[in-house]
Amino acid sequence: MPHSELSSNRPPEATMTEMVFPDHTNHLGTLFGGQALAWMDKAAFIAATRHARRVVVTARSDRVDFHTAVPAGALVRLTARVVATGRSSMQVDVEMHAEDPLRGDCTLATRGCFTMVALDGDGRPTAVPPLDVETSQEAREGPARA
Ligand SMILES: CCCCCCCCCCCCCCCC(=O)SCCNC(=O)CCNC(=O)[C@H](O)C(C)(C)COP(=O)(O)OP(=O)(O)OC[C@H]1O[C@@H](n2cnc3c(N)ncnc32)[C@H](O)[C@@H]1OP(=O)(O)O
Repeated sequence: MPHSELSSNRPPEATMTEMVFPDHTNHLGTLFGGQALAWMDKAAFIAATRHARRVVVTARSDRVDFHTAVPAGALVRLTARVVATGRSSMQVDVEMHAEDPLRGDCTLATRGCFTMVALDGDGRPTAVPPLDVETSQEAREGPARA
């Protein structure tokens, strides 16, 4: 059987690492919030696409908390997980951790929830596979530790 995230029964997830360059920063020299949102949206898009295996769009971004400022030169690690599904919609939790590349310190910088909707070939919302309760619980609690 070919490998598939769906067949493994693990919460659909996406992880990405980015580096904060000066052109990603604001007037304070820290990561511009709009850039953080763009990376978070991209991570949510990948996780939702892996779950639905459909074209997906962002319908909503909810309660994005910016906990700590991220300086230029930091690495950011984004983790997105599908935590719930409706008929055509998926709730995706996204966390962005900032890492000091020299010291290795890692802190939660930003967290948010995105609603992604799967579309059919005509651009209309279409059903997505349900996320079972156990998988949903695991997704909300965090990634499975090997
Ligand atoms: C595979 C190809 C690879 C290509 C490789 C390219 C890579 C590229 C990189 C991409 C990087 C990142 C990409 C990010 C993704 C964008 O950037 S997408 C762009 C921004 N988003 C948009 O333009 C979406 C605009 N909105 C819409 O098209 C429509 O409002 C929607 C979202 C499709 C909903 O349509 P609708 O007719 O209102 O549908 P309706 O039947 O009422 O609702 C459908 C579902 O949506 C939910 N919903 C609708 N509106 C909302 C809302 N505001 N809030 C919450 N839920 C809502 C409903 O509750 C319902 O849920 P279910 O009960 O079915 O679970």
